[in-house]
Amino acid sequence: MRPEPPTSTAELTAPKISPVGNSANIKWHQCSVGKLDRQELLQQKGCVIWITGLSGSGKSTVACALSRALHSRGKLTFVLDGDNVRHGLNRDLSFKAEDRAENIRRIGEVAKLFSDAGVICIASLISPYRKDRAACRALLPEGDFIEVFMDVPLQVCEARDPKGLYKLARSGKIKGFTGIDDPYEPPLDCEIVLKQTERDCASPCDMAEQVISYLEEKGYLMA
Ligand SMILES: Nc1ncnc2c1ncn2[C@@H]1O[C@H](COP(=O)(O)OS(=O)(=O)O)[C@@H](OP(=O)(O)O)[C@H]1O
Ligand SMILES: Nc1ncnc2c1ncn2[C@@H]1O[C@H](COP(=O)(O)OP(=O)(O)O)[C@@H](O)[C@H]1O
Repeated sequence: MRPEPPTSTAELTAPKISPVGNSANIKWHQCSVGKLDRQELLQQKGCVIWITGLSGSGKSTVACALSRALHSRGKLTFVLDGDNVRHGLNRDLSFKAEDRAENIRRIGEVAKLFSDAGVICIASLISPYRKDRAACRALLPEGDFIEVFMDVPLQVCEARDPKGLYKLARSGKIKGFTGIDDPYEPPLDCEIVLKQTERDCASPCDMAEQVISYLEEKGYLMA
C-alpha cells in the first residue's frame, strides 16, 4: 500500500523507511517545525548535490567553487568531502568495498539531515558503486538528490595526480586504488555530467555555474 502524502510540513522529514534498524521499541518523534518552515526561513530548498568521480577528477574543486558561488548569492551550503569526513566520522573505515559502502551510507544519511535542515548539501566523494549511490538517492524525496558525474578520463586524473596517489598505486604501494585495481561504475542516468578531456577543460567556476543553472531551473534557489 502506498503511504499517504504528508499533510503537514513537519511530516516531510519523517523517514520513508522504518527507522528501527537493529533496535527495537524505537518510534519516530515528530517536531512541529518542519522542513518547509526552515526552507521558508532560508528562502531556498534543501537538496543534496552528489558529486561522484575518480580521484583527481575535480570533485573537491567544483564542490568548493559551487559552495562559494551559492554563498555569494546568499544561499546556505555545506560541503561533505569524502577525504574530510574520513578524518572524523568515518575515520574507522578503509577502502575495501564494504567500508566504502558504509562511508557512502553515512555520508548519505548526514547529507539527508542537511537537506532536511534546508541546506544545499554538496557531497563530493568517489562513491564508486552505483548501488551505494542509488541507496543515498532513495533516502531523499524525488528530485532532491542531484547526481553530478565528473566525466574525466583516467589518463587526465592520473596526469594530475596532485597527491601522488596514482604513482603509489601504479607501483603497488597502495592496493585497491579506484580506477587502477578497484572498480568505478559511472552513472548511467545522472542529472548533470561535467565532462573534461585532455584538450577541453571548463573552469571550476563555469562548471559550478552549470550546476547553479540546474538548481535555478528546478526551483531550488527560490526568490
Ligand atoms: N584505495 C583508494 N582508492 C581511492 N581513493 C583513495 C584510496 N586510498 C586513499 N584514497 C584517498 O581517499 C579519497 C577518497 O575517499 P572517498 O571517501 O571519496 O572514497 S569512497 O567514496 O569511499 O570510495 C581520495 O580523495 P580524492 O582524490 O579527493 O577523490 C584519495 O585521496
Ligand atoms: N576544471 C579543472 N580544470 C583543470 N584542473 C582542475 C579542474 N578541476 C580540478 N583541477 C585540478 O585537478 C586536481 C584534482 O582536483 P580535486 O578537486 O582535488 O579532485 P578530486 O576531489 O576529484 O580528487 C587539482 O590539482 C585541481 O587543481
